[in-house]
Amino acid sequence: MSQSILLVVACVLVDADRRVLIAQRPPGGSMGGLWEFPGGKVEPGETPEAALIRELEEELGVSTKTACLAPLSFASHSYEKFHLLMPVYVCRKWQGTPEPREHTALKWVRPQALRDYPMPPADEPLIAALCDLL
Ligand SMILES: Nc1nc2c([nH]c(=O)n2[C@H]2C[C@H](O)[C@@H](COP(=O)(O)OP(=O)(O)OP(=O)(O)O)O2)c(=O)[nH]1
Repeated sequence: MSQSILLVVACVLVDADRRVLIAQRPPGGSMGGLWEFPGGKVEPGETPEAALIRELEEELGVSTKTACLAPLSFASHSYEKFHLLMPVYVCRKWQGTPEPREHTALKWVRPQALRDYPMPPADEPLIAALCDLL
């Protein structure tokens, strides 16, 4: 069966203590309650970087720029309704303090502690890459 590819971009914000920011999806919706990296769908005509900068502003109220986004890895995972292709960036420099504008909660965690938080299945292979990097 053919599946359409959904392009979603995500960001790992890393603080001075090498902790990473995760955000809890609201209950009830798809993957409700799971912890994810901030980000969202790339809109038609948008670059991944522009989409990420927009999403970080909308979701967290922080601003950053393309030069502060470093490619880390990507996720490629078949869900029932679509195939997710998700470039993942690392960002260490931004302005503002993240606040949960669209999520239930935010949490700064050490990469090794990510395994204690239920994440979407697409994200699981990313944890090892983060533990290696940080
Ligand atoms: N932002 C983000 N999305 C992720 C991650 N892992 C993962 O599987 N996803 C999936 C969840 C969603 O299906 C999709 C992101 O779409 P979205 O957040 O813009 O949209 P949504 O499903 O919450 O809501 P909707 O606008 O489709 O109603 O990517 C992740 O780490 N971060």
